[in-house]
Amino acid sequence: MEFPKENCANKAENHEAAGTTDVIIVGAGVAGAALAYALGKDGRRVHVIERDLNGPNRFAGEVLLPGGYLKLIELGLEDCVDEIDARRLLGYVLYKDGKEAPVTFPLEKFESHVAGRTFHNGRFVRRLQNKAASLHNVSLEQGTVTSLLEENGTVKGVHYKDTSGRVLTAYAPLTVVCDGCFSNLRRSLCNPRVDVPSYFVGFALTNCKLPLEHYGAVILADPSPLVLYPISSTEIRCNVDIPSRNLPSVSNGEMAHYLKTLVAPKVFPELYTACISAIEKKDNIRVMPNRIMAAAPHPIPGAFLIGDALNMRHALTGGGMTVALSDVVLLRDLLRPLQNLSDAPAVCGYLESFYTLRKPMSSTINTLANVLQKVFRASSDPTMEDVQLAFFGYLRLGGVFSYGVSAMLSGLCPRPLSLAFHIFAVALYGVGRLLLPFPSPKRLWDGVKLFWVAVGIVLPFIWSEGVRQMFFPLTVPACYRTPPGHN
Ligand SMILES: Cc1cc2nc3c(=O)[nH]c(=O)nc-3n(C[C@H](O)[C@H](O)[C@H](O)COP(=O)(O)OP(=O)(O)OC[C@H]3O[C@@H](n4cnc5c(N)ncnc54)[C@H](O)[C@@H]3O)c2cc1C
Repeated sequence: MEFPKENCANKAENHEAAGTTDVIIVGAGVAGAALAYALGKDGRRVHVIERDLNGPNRFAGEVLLPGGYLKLIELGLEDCVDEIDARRLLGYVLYKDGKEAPVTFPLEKFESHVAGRTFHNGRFVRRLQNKAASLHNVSLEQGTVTSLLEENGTVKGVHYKDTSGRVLTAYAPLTVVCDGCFSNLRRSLCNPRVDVPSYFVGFALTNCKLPLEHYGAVILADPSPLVLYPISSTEIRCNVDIPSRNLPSVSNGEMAHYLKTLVAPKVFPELYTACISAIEKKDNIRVMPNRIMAAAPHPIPGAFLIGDALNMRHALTGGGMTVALSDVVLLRDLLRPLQNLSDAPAVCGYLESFYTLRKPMSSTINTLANVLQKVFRASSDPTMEDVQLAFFGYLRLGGVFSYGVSAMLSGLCPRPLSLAFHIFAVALYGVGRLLLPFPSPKRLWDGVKLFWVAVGIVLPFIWSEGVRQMFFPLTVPACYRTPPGHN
């Protein structure tokens, strides 16, 4: 895929002078490329600086939830999932000890093309970048941003190195940093408290099929839960979630041994051979940390942070791109009434509402992902096993129970109150399950322990999201800020 030439590096020279760019975007991944297109469409002059325009070759960001697809539609980017051999995703089936719990995305109310999508991340990102670069007022340049240019407490632009190693400076009244999970620039714009509870170990299986077409599979296996989904018409991704402290080494072969002996036997029997071949294939095993970082911004006039640079959640539920695209829609909408971005302190104050307005989507997806990674992890603690069984049994009840969970999981119901309700209901269901058919003092005690453990899992994540912003956003004064110049 080629970018239109006039929109690439050769246009960069023009942007080195102040006053020719409205917005600099650092990073053209999912958030950066989508934002460039959205702002370009609104008539802004956008300069995107991306470290590597060859397209990412990684296994992160292969599942786009239906809620994320709806955001693509809002941005006019839905065709970016076309022509990349993407697969439709209608839900997941959870498997545990030979039993199944289907989780179907609630898509009845939508047109037939609305569904989740699975694909190669690199192909999707290239499509997004291509769309952005097709706009005459968006220039996409390959370069590495080394620092923000700050003068008197206001960010005026960035310093970056182009492909020939020249150090350049670009100026704009607003710089949006979207440099992803390994962000170097976030330090001055937020309080990055990163936790790495586990790693995803991924490999691609070929020439095989999952039991149910259009459904991913989550196998609650011991020692590691597995997530499988198609990434093209011929490949299935298998991701294994391994706690950080137990991560075997890839280089000395320990990982391949771990996968062959402990993981492959837990995959469906019909996929076993494909799984072993995939593990043995050279360079097919990839490892990435699952990072959790709550959004804790400290805004500086002239700069803004979105995407993984601002906020990360466990990858188990595949919600990162949905949150990023939702943030892009929100930021575009907030910026729309502003003709001029030059009053950086006023714009910065106004944009503070972003951090609360994003909470319905971000906190629902984040909390669910972070809680589920704990619940799905195999444990020798019987209470944790009871929590897992409670969640699995709750989904198997079907009806409003699994519907509610899948609505949140899919990004179609961004409601923290609904999340709190279902978490509470799972805990009650779990206690009820333990007490039946006849409560005994031991069963009662087990029920209390289950409730206590469930609360202990959930509360820290809700706390880190911010109780007030999550459940009482209307009490946050920043939500009522009007755009500068509008009374
Ligand atoms: C193992 C794993 C699996 C995941 N699976 C899923 C999934 O299935 N579904 C899902 O929705 N989410 C998933 N995620 C999360 C998802 O990948 C991210 O939420 C999403 O990519 C965030 O988009 P972003 O634009 O913020 O970052 P990225 O897409 O990572 O983009 C950042 C961009 O910035 C560029 N960049 C970095 N530094 C600089 C610099 N100094 N100068 C210029 N450019 C720079 C990079 O080259 C990159 O192109 C997963 C994450 C992990 C770790």
